[in-house]
Formats: sequence, C-alpha cells, structure tokens
Amino acid sequence: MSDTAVELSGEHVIAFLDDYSIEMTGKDVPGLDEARDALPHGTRVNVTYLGAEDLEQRVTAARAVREHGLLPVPHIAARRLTSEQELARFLDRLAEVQAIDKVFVIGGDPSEAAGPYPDALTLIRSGVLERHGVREVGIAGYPEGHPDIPNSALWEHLEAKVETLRERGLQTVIVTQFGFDTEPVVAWIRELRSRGIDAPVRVGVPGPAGVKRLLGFARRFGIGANAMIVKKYGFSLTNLLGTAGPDRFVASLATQLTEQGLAKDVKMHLYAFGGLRATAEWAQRFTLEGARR
Ligand SMILES: NC(=O)C1=CN([C@@H]2O[C@H](COP(=O)(O)OP(=O)(O)OC[C@H]3O[C@@H](n4cnc5c(N)ncnc54)[C@H](O)[C@@H]3O)[C@@H](O)[C@H]2O)C=CC1
Ligand SMILES: Nc1nc(=O)c2c([nH]1)NC[C@@H]1CN(c3ccc(C(=O)N[C@@H](CCC(=O)O)C(=O)O)cc3)CN21
Repeated sequence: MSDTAVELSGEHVIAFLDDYSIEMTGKDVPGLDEARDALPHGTRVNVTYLGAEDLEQRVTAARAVREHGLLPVPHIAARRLTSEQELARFLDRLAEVQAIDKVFVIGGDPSEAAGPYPDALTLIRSGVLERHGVREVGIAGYPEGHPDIPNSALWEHLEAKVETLRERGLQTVIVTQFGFDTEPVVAWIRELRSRGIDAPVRVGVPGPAGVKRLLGFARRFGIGANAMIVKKYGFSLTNLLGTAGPDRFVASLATQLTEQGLAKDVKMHLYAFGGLRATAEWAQRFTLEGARR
C-alpha cells in the first residue's frame, strides 16, 4: 500500500472502527469476562446460535453481556427451532434478562428446517419478535454470495426482510459474512445502496487469529481465500503457523468506501475467532495507531 493510502485511511479508519460490534459463542462467557476491560461501554456483543449450544447457555451469555454494561444481540437460527413454543420460551427468557431489545435472525446451516421456520423471513413475518419486545433485528448479507443459496434468492430475501421489518416498525441492521477480500464488499455495498436499501451495514471482519484457524473457518463457510487474496490480506498459505490480523483489510476498506462515497452508515462487525480479548485489544490498538497517523 502506498504511503498516501495509509495516510488517507487514518481518520476514516477511526470512524469505521468507532462503535464496532463483536461476536461471541454462547459458551464463551469466560472469554467475555477476560475481555471486559478492553470492550468499550455499550459495545454490541452478538451471541451465536450454534447447534452445540443450549437455550440456557445462550441466555446466560446474553445476561453476562448485559451485566458487563454491553449490549446483547442474541442470534436466532430459524431452521434450528423445533417449534413455536421453543422460540417463545427463548424470547421470554431473553426478556427476563433484559436482552430482548436487539436480536439477529439467521436462516441456520441445517439443510432442512427442524420445525416451522424454513428461513429468517418466515420467522420475522410471524410477528413473534415484536410481541416479545424486540425493537431491532439484524439480518445477514453475503458480499461473496453463499455456497448453497443462489444470489437471486439472497437478494430477494434481503429485500423482503428489509421491507417487512420496515412495515412492522422494527429497526434493521445488516451484518455481513466475514471475508478476506475488500473488493466484493465494496461492490456489494454499492449494489445494496443502488437497490435503495439504506439500512446500516456492519461489515464482517475476522479478528486476529491463527492462519490455520482462519482458513478452517473460511473453508467451513465457503469464503474465498486463494493465495492472491490472503497475500493482500497479509498472510501466506505456506506459513500456517503464523497469525493474521485484519489491519490491511480494514484500512483498505475504510479508504475505498470513503473515496467512493459509500462510507455512510457502514461499521464493523468483528468475528472473534482468535478470542474476544485479543480481538478487542486489536481494535483498541488499531484505533490508537490510526489516531497517530
Ligand atoms: N452470516 C453469518 O454470520 C451466518 C450465516 N449463516 C448461514 O447463512 C445461511 C443463510 O442465512 P440467511 O441469510 O439468514 O438466509 P434466509 O433465512 O434469509 O434465507 C434466504 C434463502 O436461503 C435459503 N436458505 C437458508 N438457509 C439455508 C441453508 N442452510 N441451506 C440452503 N438454503 C438456505 C432459504 O430457504 C431462502 O430461500 C444459512 O445457511 C445460515 O446458517 C449462519 C450463521 C451465521
Ligand atoms: N454459514 C455460516 N454459519 C455459521 O455458523 C457462521 C457463519 N457462516 N459465519 C461466521 C459465524 C461465526 N461462527 C462461529 C462459529 C464457531 C466459533 C467458535 O469459536 N467455535 C469454537 C467451538 C466452541 C464454542 O462454541 O465456543 C471452536 O473452537 O471452533 C466462532 C464463530 C458461526 N458463523
């Protein structure tokens, strides 16, 4: 990257990093406790809805987020729900621990629905969210597409979800799948805005983590990580023992979005694959370095 690009990125990187959100798994309350000093008060902390977690683990994690002065954003995976009652019970428990204001609704990786919700749209349309006190709903965006879902279906569902949430008086935020390449992200945000979708976007960014671990997650979720992409990102496929942070990705993305007039209402969502504390400390350090540039 040229010096001018780095210089230019300074202030924009700060704006981009300001008010980042971060994601934890339902099991990682110890990691949250470790990271608390490094997380700015009021940071949104998303709590995953993975198959290997149970309801009480997810609720416990959301409550811990709240108790640390952070804002819980529990995930709900539509296809993993076996019944309307299971969803109602989860939402009731979230309300009890004051973690119902914001949720993130995702289709879910199972190839078929376990119960009445085949996709996020069906769940949102049921009206169950606002009945339980939800006010903001996160939905997913895929700058690189999805390995099992055609792009046309992704856009149709995204537009329908945005429209339905608007009709229902719910706030919308779009959180994107993580990636290592800035180009598809910039192009996707341009397309999103050209379709008239003005909802705030949080771009998925992997926190600093071991190269092997990052590549494992990339393969699992169908994310592009060829030699050229990862070299630009800042690591090499021949050194699996190293670690890689998103420094260049974030600086380059912030610069491109600013230069192209696309930076408005775009922030960052950190997937803490390398641990919550390491990720929060990375954000702290990177913001400080940005301030000095
Ligand atoms: N972006 C992220 O951070 C995460 C993404 N995912 C995965 O992304 C996928 C899509 O989620 P949304 O965008 O909320 O989709 P959605 O629920 O809005 O559905 C959009 C379209 O994709 C289809 N679809 C949904 N899940 C599918 C699956 N697993 N396999 C094949 N087709 C599927 C739906 O039937 C619908 O036609 C899911 O597989 C989900 O598990 C899961 C967790 C986190
Ligand atoms: N298609 C798709 N499905 C997903 O489930 C998914 C995505 N995409 N995109 C990224 C997010 C982030 N996800 C994850 C999944 C696992 C861990 C993780 O740390 N897993 C532990 C297992 C133990 C635990 O539950 O804490 C691990 O060591 O692998 C982190 C983030 C899941 N996510």
